[in-house]
Amino acid sequence: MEGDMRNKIIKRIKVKILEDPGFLGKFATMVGEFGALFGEIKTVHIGKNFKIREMDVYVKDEETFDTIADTIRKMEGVDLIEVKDVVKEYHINGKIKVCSNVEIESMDDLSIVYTPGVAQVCKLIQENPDYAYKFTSINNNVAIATNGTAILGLGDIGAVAGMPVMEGKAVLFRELAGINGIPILINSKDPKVIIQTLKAIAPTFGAIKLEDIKAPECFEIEDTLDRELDIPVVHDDQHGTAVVVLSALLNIAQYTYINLKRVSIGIIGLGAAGMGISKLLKAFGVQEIYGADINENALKMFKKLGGKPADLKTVMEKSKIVIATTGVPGLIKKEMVKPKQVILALSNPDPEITPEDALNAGALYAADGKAINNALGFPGLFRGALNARAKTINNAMKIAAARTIAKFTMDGDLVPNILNKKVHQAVAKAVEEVALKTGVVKYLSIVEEEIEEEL
Ligand SMILES: NC(=O)C1=CN([C@@H]2O[C@H](COP(=O)(O)OP(=O)(O)OC[C@H]3O[C@@H](n4cnc5c(N)ncnc54)[C@H](O)[C@@H]3O)[C@@H](O)[C@H]2O)C=CC1
Ligand SMILES: CC(=O)C(=O)O
Ligand SMILES: [Mg+2]
Repeated sequence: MEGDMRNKIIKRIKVKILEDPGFLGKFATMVGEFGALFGEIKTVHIGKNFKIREMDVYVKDEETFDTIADTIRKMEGVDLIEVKDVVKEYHINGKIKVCSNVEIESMDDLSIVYTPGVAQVCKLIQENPDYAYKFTSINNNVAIATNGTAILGLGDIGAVAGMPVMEGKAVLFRELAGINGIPILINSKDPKVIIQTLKAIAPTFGAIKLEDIKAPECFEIEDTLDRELDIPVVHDDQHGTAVVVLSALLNIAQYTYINLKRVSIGIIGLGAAGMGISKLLKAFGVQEIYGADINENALKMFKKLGGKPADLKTVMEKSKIVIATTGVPGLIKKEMVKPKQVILALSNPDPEITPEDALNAGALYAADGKAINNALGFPGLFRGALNARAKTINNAMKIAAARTIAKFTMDGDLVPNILNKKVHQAVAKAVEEVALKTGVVKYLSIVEEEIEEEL
C-alpha cells in the first residue's frame, strides 16, 4: 500500500451482500485489488440470506471508483444499491450554523430576549463594558480569519475557496471546546488592510485565530494584532502546529531516550508552519535546528532566529528528526531517508512522504499531517485562553499545552486521538493555569461575580 496519497476520493456505497462464510472477505479482496481502502462499515439491514451494508471506500480517483463499481455490479451475490458522494453531501449548505442559547415560546420571551428587555443589559454594558463578559457571547466567539493565500497545501486559492476549511475549524472548535468559531473571509493580500479589518471587528471576539495566511505576511499581521489588541491573536498554522509537533517530539524523546535540546532537528519549508515550529522549539531549548527553503528571505529570517540555513540534502543528512511543511507532496524521496530517522511530513492534504514509505525506507518513526495536526492543539489552547481571559497566548502556555497533549498519548503512538475530548479539556486547564500564573490575563471589575464557562 502506498498510503493515503493515492486514496483521496471517499465514496459511501450501500451493498446487498450474500451472507455466506467467507463471502464478505471475497468481496473485500476484490475491492482491495483496485488499491481501495475501507473506512466505516455499518450493517443497515439483515435479510434472510443477505445483509445490507454501508461502507466508506477510499480510492485514488473517480475512474478507479467507476471500475470498482462496475466490477461490484457484475459480481454474483452482490447488489450495488447506492453510491453517495459523501464529501459533497456533508458540505451542502455549509457545515455550520448559528443557534440560540435561549428559546422563544411566548411574547414575554420575545420581550426578554429582544426589545424592550434587552435594553437593560445594553445599558449595563454601556456603563461598565466588563459586563460584556457576563451578558454576551463575545468571550466565547473566536474569529477564524483567512485571506486564502495558503489554504492547507493547496496554495493561494482565495478566501472563498478556503471557506470549507474555515467551517471545518469552526466545527472542531464547537465539538471539541464549546467555542463559537466564526469564519471571517478577507478579500485582501495587503497586511495593512487585513490588520485594519480585524482591528475594526475585534470587539465581536474573545480571540482571533488566523488561518491559512501565507508567510511572510502572516508574521506582520499576527505580531501587530497580538500587540495592539487586548485579546489573543494566534496564527494556528504557526503555533497550533508547533504545539502538536512539540508534543510528538516529547513522546519520541521519551521512547528513544534522546535529549531534545541536544538532538539535531531539520525543518523543510520555513513558512508559517515551519517558522512557528522553529520558534517554539527554540523557546523550548532546542539548540540545533537546520532549515531549508526555496525562498532566500525565509532563510534569512530563520538565521536571525538562530537556525542553521541549509539545502534540502543537507537537512536530510544532518537531522535525526525531520519536519516538513512545504505544501509539496512527494518532496522527500525514499532514498533521502536515513536509517532510524524520525520523519514528520506534515503537509496537507498530501505529505512530503507517506509514513508507510518513510518507514519502509528505514525511518524509526514517521507521521503525516493528518495525525500530527494542529486540531489537537488549537481547541484547548483557545478554550484555556478564553477561560483565563488572557490577552495573549505566550510560549509558556504553548509548552504547557504540548506537555499535556504528550501525556495523553497511548504508549508507542506519537500523539493522542484528536477526537478525545479529555485531551482538549486537559489542555484548556493547563493553558488557563499558566495564563494566570504568568499574569497575561485581564482582571475584570466584576470578577467576583461568577462568569459562566462553556466547557
Ligand atoms: N499538519 C498540520 O497541522 C499543519 C500542516 N500545514 C501544512 O504545511 C504546509 C505549509 O503551510 P504554511 O506554512 O501555512 O504555508 P506557507 O506558504 O506559509 O509556507 C510554505 C513554505 O514552504 C516553502 N517551500 C515551498 N516549496 C519548497 C521546497 N520545494 N523546498 C523547500 N521549501 C519549500 C515556501 O517557500 C514557504 O516558505 C501546507 O501543506 C499545510 O497544509 C500547515 C499548518 C498545520
Ligand atoms: C492543518 C492545517 O491547518 C493546515 O494544513 O493548514
Ligand atoms: Mg491551516
